[in-house]
Amino acid sequence: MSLMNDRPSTPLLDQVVWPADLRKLQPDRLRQLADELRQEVISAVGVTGGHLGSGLGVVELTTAIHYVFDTPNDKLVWDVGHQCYPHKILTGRRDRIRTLRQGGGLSGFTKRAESEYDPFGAAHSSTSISAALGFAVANRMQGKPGKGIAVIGDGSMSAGMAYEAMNNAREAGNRLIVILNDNDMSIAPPVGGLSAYLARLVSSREFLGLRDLAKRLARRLPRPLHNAARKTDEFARGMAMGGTLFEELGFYYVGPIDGHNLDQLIPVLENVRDAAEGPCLVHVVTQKGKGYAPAEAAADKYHGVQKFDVITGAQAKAPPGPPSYTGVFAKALIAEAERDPAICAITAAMPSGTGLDKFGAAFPDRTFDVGIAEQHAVTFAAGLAAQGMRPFCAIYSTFLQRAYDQVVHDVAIQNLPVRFAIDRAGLVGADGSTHAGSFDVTYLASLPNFVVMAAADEAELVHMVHTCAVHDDGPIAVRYPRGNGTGIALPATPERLEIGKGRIVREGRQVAILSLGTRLEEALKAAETLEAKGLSTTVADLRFAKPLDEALIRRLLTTHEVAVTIEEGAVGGLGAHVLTMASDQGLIDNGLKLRTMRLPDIFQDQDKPEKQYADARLDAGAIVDTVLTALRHNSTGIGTEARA
Ligand SMILES: Cc1ncc(C[n+]2csc(CCOP(=O)(O)OP(=O)(O)O)c2C)c(N)n1
Ligand SMILES: CC(=O)[C@@H](O)[C@H](O)COP(=O)(O)O
Ligand SMILES: [Mg+2]
Repeated sequence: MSLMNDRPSTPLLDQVVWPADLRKLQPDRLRQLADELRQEVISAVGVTGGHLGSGLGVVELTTAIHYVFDTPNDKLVWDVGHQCYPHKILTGRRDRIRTLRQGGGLSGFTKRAESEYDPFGAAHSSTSISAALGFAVANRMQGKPGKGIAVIGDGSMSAGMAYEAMNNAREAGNRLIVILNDNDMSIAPPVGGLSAYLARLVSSREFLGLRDLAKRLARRLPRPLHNAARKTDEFARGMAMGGTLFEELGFYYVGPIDGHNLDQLIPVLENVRDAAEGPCLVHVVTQKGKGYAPAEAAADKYHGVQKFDVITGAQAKAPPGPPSYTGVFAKALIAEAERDPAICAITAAMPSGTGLDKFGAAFPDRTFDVGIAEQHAVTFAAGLAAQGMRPFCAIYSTFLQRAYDQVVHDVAIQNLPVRFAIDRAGLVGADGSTHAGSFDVTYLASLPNFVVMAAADEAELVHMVHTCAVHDDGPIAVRYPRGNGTGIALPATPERLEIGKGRIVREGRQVAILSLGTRLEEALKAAETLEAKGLSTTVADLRFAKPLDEALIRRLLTTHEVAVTIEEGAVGGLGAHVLTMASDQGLIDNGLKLRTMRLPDIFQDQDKPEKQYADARLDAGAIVDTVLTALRHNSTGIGTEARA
């Protein structure tokens, strides 16, 4: 079978478009089908890049679920959804699987709009049990058959929302089935007490004989499950410990069982499906990256990969370029921590993504990976700050959304000096709308006491990390984008920026572009074009979305004919604050042409950043158009519009 990135030959998989086709197969054919499915996933992701390790780990589980349950009537909800590629191939989307994460192609996560087999969208973790519970209870209330099935990983079980849902699960009785996919991995190795508990469940003290096990089961599980017990050796292993935590929450705990062994998965899932009582939690043990040697051998199990050669596993390398913003942040924070023992750092299960893996290597005792628990991360940081530490909470813009009340209630109202390092701010490309960092300026700059900065380039980021480090007067945030910097030289010595002060990068007279963050590069390109059209253009890097540099903004708005704000953020950010200030101070009473440029009020699909920027109309061309349109705009006032 050729694997050179073309479609491998898959005689059985070719017969399966939908789960109904799968269910026509004899059980003893499922092994071959799973093997072919795994090869198809490897082949497809070799072409598209994306999330590989987690999908490889659930090939058998996906096959078994669609074989046993009546999907789409039984609602299957994948947690995070990054492991959904095998699921998409088995649910009518194999023909498009090589369009994954590309504009107009398949989403890299589950998506309601894409298929009835995706009853619930995902991408942010730990939502699946709540959603599956919703489906289950709705079916019960409507007298309909149909289960809610949540497949949630061990990493995703570290978020509080999973326990909120399990606490409520009795509502659904036997209509709710939770499948815990335990591969002993998050993106990094999992952390915390839960991970230790699951490890104990899996590596039980002694291997009970099935006979003893069967007796134990008789006391614990609904009748139909007894048969499964006799069929699966792995039951014995788990029952030695019992899933006490889950049982105390009202679940029938079943497992742990081998999540790659279809001969065990099928009977257990059939019995759980037919159990008279519930809810049930089935604990399956899998291997992230299973069945692909380069993934199995990798420390991250090929969690997220670029396109790769499926024969060697070698990933496509981006051409060498400037350092990433993440790397510059980590290096700058290490320098701050060398100067100040109060500096510490917190990540919510994203050490490599935030660069805190590097910080942790330098300062292991001052680095905290709290698991997928952003709400806890923020309030933990607030506690650290209240007791005199200088915590940096490094959380992607999109994931910080999950901790908004903690930001308001525990940090802003108490005016605690938590530093927020907001990575992936702005558009992120292929992860699409669920991961775009569109809203952090909108949701932070509206909070009293907050200082909100945006780095225009990596040199500015170094200054802003230092400014955060030494700022003890309350909460402060610096946002910066995914990807590489501009290549500008990094400062040998970081400067402490004056809070609320922007800077003029280019002096002109007629047009003023007020830029926030990395759109500065496009603003300067636009200024060149405008200058060539005879329009003298000023470019300011405001640096702060809060507090605004009111003196600078007032000077620009009262001395230029057209002013344009630009930011890589949603409505309600910098532009809104400048408009509010201008309105409050009567700066728009005298015919000033003031326009704001921001992300469009839509959720953008997966795509490449450059296309997303063009679609968002946030590039130099769009700035020029906005200025010229404003200048052409008839300034005779409302009466004209009325007569037009
Ligand atoms: C709220 C939230 N925080 C962080 C992430 C980033 N993230 C994506 S997958 C993942 C690890 C998930 O681990 P697990 O649930 O065990 O799934 P596995 O990858 O092991 O299959 C993380 C931290 C996320 N998707 N959502
Ligand atoms: C599935 C998930 O949420 C993460 O894997 C995310 O895709 C990482 O994003 P970056 O690739 O920007 O680190
Ligand atoms: Mg896991």
